[in-house]
Amino acid sequence: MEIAIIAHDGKKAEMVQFLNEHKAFFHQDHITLVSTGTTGNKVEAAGFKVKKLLSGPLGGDAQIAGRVAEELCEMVLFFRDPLAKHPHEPDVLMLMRLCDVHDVPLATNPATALLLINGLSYLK
Ligand SMILES: O=C(CO)COP(=O)(O)O
Repeated sequence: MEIAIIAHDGKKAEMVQFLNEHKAFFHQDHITLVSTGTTGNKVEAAGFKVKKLLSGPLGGDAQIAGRVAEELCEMVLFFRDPLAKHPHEPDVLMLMRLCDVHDVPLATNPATALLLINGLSYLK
């Protein structure tokens, strides 16, 4: 199962903390992580294997949106910073819209992400 990991700059530390707190889940063989560029660098530095795409402002969100549309990516964890402005906001909206179009679970904060990964563990 491919899970996209994305975090705005103000939320990258929270994302790494979330991954570390749930290592047992994210290190499972059937879980593949894909990420926007800068988030991916942090995730990799924390010891996770991740496929890194472009940085968000350079098209990384759009690439992940494409993977959602092609049904390659089955879950998106996107910790957004609601207090900052982002030049690539249209790409962010496109990604969230395509999650809704394709009924792909999308968590935009750690509390929801926790419910999603617990839900998956429960379904297994
Ligand atoms: O901007 C982002 C999400 O919109 C994240 O991109 P980076 O991981 O490259 O910082």
